Amino acid sequence: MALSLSSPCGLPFDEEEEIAVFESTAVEFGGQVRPRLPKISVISPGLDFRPAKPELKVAVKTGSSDEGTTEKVKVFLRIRPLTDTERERGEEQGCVTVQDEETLLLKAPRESQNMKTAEKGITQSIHKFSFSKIFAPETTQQQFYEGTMKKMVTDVLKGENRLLYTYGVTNSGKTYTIQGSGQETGLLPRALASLFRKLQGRLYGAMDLKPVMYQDVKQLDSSEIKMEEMRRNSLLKEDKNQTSRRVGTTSVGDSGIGGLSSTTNFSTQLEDSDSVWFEPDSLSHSGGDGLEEGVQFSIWVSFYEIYNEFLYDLLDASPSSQPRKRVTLRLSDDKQGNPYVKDLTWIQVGSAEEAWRVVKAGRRNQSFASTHLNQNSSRSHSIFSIRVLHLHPEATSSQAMHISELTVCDLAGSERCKEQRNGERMKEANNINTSLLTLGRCIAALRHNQNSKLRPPQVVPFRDSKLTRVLQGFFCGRGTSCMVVNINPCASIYDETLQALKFSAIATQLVHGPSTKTRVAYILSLLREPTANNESTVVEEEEDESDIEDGDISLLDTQTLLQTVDILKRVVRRQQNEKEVLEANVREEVVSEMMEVVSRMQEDFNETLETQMALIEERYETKLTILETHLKKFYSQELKERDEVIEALSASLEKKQNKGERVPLPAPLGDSEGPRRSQRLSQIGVNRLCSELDQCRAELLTKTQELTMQLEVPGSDSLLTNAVERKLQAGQRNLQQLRLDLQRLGSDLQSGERACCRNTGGERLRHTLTAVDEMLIRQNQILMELQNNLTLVKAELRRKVEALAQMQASGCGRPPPASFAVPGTPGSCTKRGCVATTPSETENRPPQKRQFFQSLFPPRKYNTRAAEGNVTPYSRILRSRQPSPPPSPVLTPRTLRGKY
Ligand SMILES: Nc1ncnc2c1ncn2[C@@H]1O[C@H](COP(=O)(O)OP(=O)(O)OP(=O)(O)O)[C@@H](O)[C@H]1O
Repeated sequence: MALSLSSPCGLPFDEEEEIAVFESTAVEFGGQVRPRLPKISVISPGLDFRPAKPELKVAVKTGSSDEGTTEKVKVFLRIRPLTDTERERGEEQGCVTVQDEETLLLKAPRESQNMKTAEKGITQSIHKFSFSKIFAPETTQQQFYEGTMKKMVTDVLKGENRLLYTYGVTNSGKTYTIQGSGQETGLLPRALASLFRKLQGRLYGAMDLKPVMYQDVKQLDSSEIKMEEMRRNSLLKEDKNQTSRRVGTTSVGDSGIGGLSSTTNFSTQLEDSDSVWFEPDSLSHSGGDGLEEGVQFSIWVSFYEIYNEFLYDLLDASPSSQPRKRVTLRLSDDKQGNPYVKDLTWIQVGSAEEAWRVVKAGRRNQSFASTHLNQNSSRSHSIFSIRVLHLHPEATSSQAMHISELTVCDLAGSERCKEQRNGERMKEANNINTSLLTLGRCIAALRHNQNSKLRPPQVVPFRDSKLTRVLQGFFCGRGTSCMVVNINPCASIYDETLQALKFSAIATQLVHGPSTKTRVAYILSLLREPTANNESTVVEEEEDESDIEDGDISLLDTQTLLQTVDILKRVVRRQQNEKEVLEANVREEVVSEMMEVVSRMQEDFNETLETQMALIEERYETKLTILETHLKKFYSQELKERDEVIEALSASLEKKQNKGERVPLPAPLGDSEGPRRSQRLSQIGVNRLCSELDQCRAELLTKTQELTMQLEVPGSDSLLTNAVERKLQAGQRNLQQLRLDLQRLGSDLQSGERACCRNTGGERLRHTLTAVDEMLIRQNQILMELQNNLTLVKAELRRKVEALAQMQASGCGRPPPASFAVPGTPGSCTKRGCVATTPSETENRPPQKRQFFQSLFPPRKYNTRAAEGNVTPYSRILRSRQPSPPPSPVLTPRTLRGKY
């Protein structure tokens, strides 16, 4: 995985919040730049700095010179000179320019990524950075020491805690700056020399007081003292042996993790510095300056590294020469929550030389490797600490001591992971970059909290990496820190250098964190609160408030501290209660709002449902209306057709009555493509009905003729009557059959209609079919009427027979009246020798006789009173369509009966 140098804010540098103030443009390296983007970005410690509230910006008192001032974190820049090889390679492209002591100008070389993005108008190609002080390539080690660390040593001897750490791209000169090379001794040996020079004659010789944990002191017994002496001697002896065996040899030791090789090359260089670090010019300060009278000092040193997020003790001297797996150290917190490295080796040193030998012994255990940029690259963060025990002459116990600390941290160089060919180097680079990223995030969060008190403070992620955890105290008021940024002016690593400078730009805007003294002020403010009990005035009574506020927390007595603890507990409880109430209120509000939303949703849903239902109802109403209209149309058409059929039937019947011929029924009406099934069925039924009617009528006519003939033959009355009776019975049976057929026809029609309307119809269709069935039933009734008429005919015939019998009995031998001949069948009488009747004769006959036969098949039977009594839709339609009845009185069976 390729990791670029990380932004301290956790964002790519180009995307993070710009803290720079943009100035005028420069042309020569610009390329295509967006007009709204200036080409120079200026990053300065003071330009965008908004001071925090005065009461929170606690002055860090670092001796008399710092008293009462707010001190910014010092960030120094050191530019290393280019080597001859680098010059030959063309690395010198003038991309790093020192404008003045505090201002640096970076110009992107043509091949750099920055120039490419600048050409696209995304970033600037020229960047300006400001630092506390810039040290040019020609700066000597002595000048650099005096400009940076010299004062720190003095501060530490006065009881302050100080941290100096170097940051930069690999091969930028960090280790060179701290430890030096050859004759050029670095900051650390110079600081050690200076320290011991100052403490000449003030050193505490015994080894019975040892620093432990965060900043505690342990009183050692004699056995422990012996152990400590043995450990120190073995370490120094080992260093001596190594020194005698050295000169160019390379020893390989197991790092305990990846079999990382440790070289002694650098130690070899350090050996060379033994003779020079006591040079008179490097010891410009005489001992004893500003030190408290009578105080003795005990100096202890520790050396450990953070490699791949594991802590290793570099002073854990192995008794055997065999490579062995290194033991990792654990980080712990003391009772106050201050982090410290558990079981770390602390060695008491009595001189600068001893201390230096300890450094060299530790260096032999450190993780180095050859990378493509640096043949002897530090692959870990190394932390060298000097603890100074200030022993007051009157002190009888360790409680009365004071401890100060000087820590020098040589951070591993940041670099692009993708450059690493080796998997182990890649892993190292990842871890290095991750811890540096965390350091950057911590610095950014500290800056945020210092600069913007109105915004909610951010949590400083000290616990996210081992490096930030061990350095946490220096950022939180237990001391002050100082950053040295090393850069390499080579054009090929311009992009990495730019990122490192942006990283440091954040640090330049930091002020030192509030010291522990503000805690005292806070505690006193708590005790002054009205909620505190009456004992809160104790502190004010006992001591002057301002004196205590400026003092250390240890100045407060146990009673006061316990009281403070009680107050703080109450505060915590109160805040918890407030939070719970707040949470309950929030929950209630959320629930009520949710309920409102739910009820509103329900209402909306109901409304939508009703609208939908109304719409659906309306749609179906419309459909039903359309269907009804269609059905009405359809059935009115159907009725019309039937009416026409019935009319045709009636006409044919009338014709038949008039002529005695069978007239073919009119063709069924329908569309050209053929009638529907229901139409066909009804048509067939009607045809059958008509044919049966015709048949019936024909039979009636035949029987009438026979009857007439029999009437003409005397003595055949009973025979005639019987024959008529039989024929009438046969006609009755036929009618019965006809009725059954009609019923069958009705059921056929019903089933046919159902089949037709299953998919299209509804209840209305069925109703309509029922209506049609009713109509058929009515037709059936009409047929029943016909049957009744036949019954009447039978009765009339009986009477007629009786009348004939009476006539015969009375001796009247007249031929039977012509009115007995069926109209339209003249041939029948001729055949039997009857006198042929002519139309004129027929007309001359009494109208009564002629009307009797007409009453059998009345051409306008619906005009009869009987028909009026049983009014059907058909009869009404027929009546309305037929011409007005003649004015002559309508004959009914009753009238007939009356007549005859
Ligand atoms: N100011 C300087 N003057 C002369 N030479 C220097 C200077 N700074 C660095 N060098 C040389 O540059 C090389 C790399 O330096 P150094 O090993 O200190 O880099 P580094 O930043 O510690 O690298 P890494 O992070 O990989 O450990 C060394 O050979 C060193 O001697």
